[in-house]
Formats: sequence, C-alpha cells, structure tokens
Amino acid sequence: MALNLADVAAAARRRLDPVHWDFFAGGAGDERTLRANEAAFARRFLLPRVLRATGDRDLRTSLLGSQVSMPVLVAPTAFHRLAHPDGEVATARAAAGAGTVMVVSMAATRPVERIAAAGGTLWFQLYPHTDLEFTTTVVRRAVAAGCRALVVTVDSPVFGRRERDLRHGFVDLPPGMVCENMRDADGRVRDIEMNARVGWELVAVLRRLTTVPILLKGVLHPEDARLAVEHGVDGVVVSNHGGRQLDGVTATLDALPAVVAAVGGRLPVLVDGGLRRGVDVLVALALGATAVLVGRPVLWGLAAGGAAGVRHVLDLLRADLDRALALVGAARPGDLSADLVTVGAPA
Ligand SMILES: Cc1cc2nc3c(=O)[nH]c(=O)nc-3n(C[C@H](O)[C@H](O)[C@H](O)COP(=O)(O)O)c2cc1C
Ligand SMILES: O=C(O)C(=O)c1ccccc1
Repeated sequence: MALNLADVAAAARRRLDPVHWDFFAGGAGDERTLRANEAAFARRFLLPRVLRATGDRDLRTSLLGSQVSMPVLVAPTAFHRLAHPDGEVATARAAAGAGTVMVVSMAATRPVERIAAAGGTLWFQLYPHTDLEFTTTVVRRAVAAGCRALVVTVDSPVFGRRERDLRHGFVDLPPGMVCENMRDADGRVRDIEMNARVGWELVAVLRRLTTVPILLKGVLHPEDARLAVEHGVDGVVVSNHGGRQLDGVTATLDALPAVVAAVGGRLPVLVDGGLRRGVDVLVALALGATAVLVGRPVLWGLAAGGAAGVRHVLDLLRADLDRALALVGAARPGDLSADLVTVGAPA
C-alpha cells in the first residue's frame, strides 16, 4: 500500500507508457519552475503552538457556494484517459467520495455530463478561445451539466515549450480519444486554442454568459490580483500551471503572500503547484490560501489504481493535513496564521 504520494507516483510510473508519464510529469524548458514549486515547500518549517486543546479537527471549508470536506481540490488536468480507461469519470467518483471539488479540464477526455453523473461537485476550467460563440457553447454546456464555477486559465496566451514531449514527438491523443467537451454547435471537435489576444474585458464577457462564480487561474503578480478584484472576479488561483508554461516563473508558494496581501480578504485565494504532503497544505493555508489544488498526484493515483487510486491520494492528504493541524495546535484551517511558518535551509 502506498504510504505517501511519492509511493503513488512510483506505482504510476511503473504502469504508464513512458511518453505519457513524461507528458504528465514534465514541465517547460529546464523545468526550474517545476522543481521550484516543491522546493519552496521544502524551505518552510513550522513553529507549532502547544496546549491548544484542539480536540477533533474540522477540515470543512466553504468555497464560493461549494462545500468541501477539506480545503484540497482536484486541479484541472488534461487527458485523464491516458492514465486510466475510465478517465475523468473515475477521478470524479473519487472526488465525490472524498467530498471535494473536481475542476474538470476543458481538455477532458470524457463528456462533462458523464463526469457529472459521478455525483460530486464540479467546477469547469476554461481556456478563453477567440471564438466567443464557441466559448458560449462550451460554458453553457458545462453549466447545464451542473458545473458550479468557472475556472478561467489566464497563464496560457501561448503553449509552454515542453521538451520532453518534443523529444518523444507527443503531440496528440491516440486514436479514439478526443477532448469530448470541445464540440461546437455542429458537434465538431475543436482544438484547444491558446489565446494571446484576450485582455481584462474577458471578465465582463464571461459574466454576461453565466451566473456561476468566476475564478482566474494563473495569477502570480499582486497587481494582477488587485485588477482581478477590481474587475469583479470571485476568486483567484495562484498557479504557474505546474511549471508547464513559462520556465523561470516563481514558485507559487513564494508568490502567495503578496497576492494574499493585495486581495486583502476580498476574495478567496487558492494556490496549486508542488503540494505533496499535508504539511504543504498546512503551510499554504497558514500563508493565507483559502484552499489548495493538486494536479499530478491525482493523475498518479488514477494511473496507479483508477478511482480507488485517486481516492487513496485524497485520503492520504486529508489524514496528513488533519494530523499536521493537531501537531501545530490548530483545530481548523481558519486557526492557522503566518507566524506558524518559518523559512530555513531545505533539509
Ligand atoms: C498533465 C497536466 C495537464 C494539465 N492540464 C491543464 C489544463 O487542461 N488546464 C489547466 O488550467 N491547467 C492544467 N494543468 C495545470 C494544473 O491545473 C495545475 O496548475 C498544476 O498541475 C498544479 O501543480 P501540481 O501538478 O504540482 O499539483 C495541467 C497540469 C498537468 C500536470
Ligand atoms: O494545460 C496543460 O498543461 C496541458 O497539458 C494541456 C494539453 C493539451 C490541451 C490542453 C492542456
């Protein structure tokens, strides 16, 4: 049995086609940012409080109208059928069982209606396409299927350069797999488009399309966090796309405090990138995140054991976070504060 997420990753690696392992595991350029995300957590140490009589911990969190059993969500990741034949349906079943939100990628390989049939709370991730009519079709479909928020990825005006994929010549899904939610009004499957022409007017455009909460994913600069508040978005996700877009971008944990300060409590601030332990979740929450998302660990669980594998990953993180909370003297995520975190040399 896998004792931690590194064990799950090792099991996934044994099962996956090396080309697909590299697609999931890899990052842009020299992968400095990919490594920096995890390294940033390794530099943080804790200064626990004692005799806090926490009793049983309560990990429940409310996020933009969605209730979660813990502040750990499933990040949107492409192509789950490369990891397991059930694809996103298995991931959704696990997220539902664990009582958390799955953010369905626009590049999902199962139809959002079938993913929704798994029963849990879904949010939908959107790459803002230049074709507004197409964007409208996709958003309406996702919301009709039951998705409760829109997570708009804003760190991808162009595709990052992923050299592992270039070396393998991995460019497209195998025959029989498509991005099922990329169908236009005529039923044709469109390609995912990266849009370098879109600006802040996007927020108002999306607001007119839907009433569900809108989050911007990929905010790192505090000035953009301020602009996000000004434009009336409902939440931001501090993310560098798991180091897959611009190599050399700061670790997300290092960007988090300034974004939290800029937002000043006006919106929930989520963060993803490099979280592999409950303590990592605790550190992110202590530095001001409302919740975190995990990307690759979910894919490793899916490859290693389908829905049960993903569930195991989420359960490991929950147990680990619960224990860490008790050991720093916090009864609930809201009791955490930045004074519990110090910076030191990585162990
Ligand atoms: C294989 C893979 C595919 C991804 N696909 C998407 C995507 O379709 N849309 C998106 O907004 N982010 C995508 N991401 C980024 C994740 O949402 C998330 O930001 C990142 O994986 C978090 O870092 P972690 O993997 O270290 O947890 C992808 C990441 C990976 C690893
Ligand atoms: O966003 C990604 O990281 C990603 O890998 C991807 C791949 C194909 C389509 C959309 C996203």
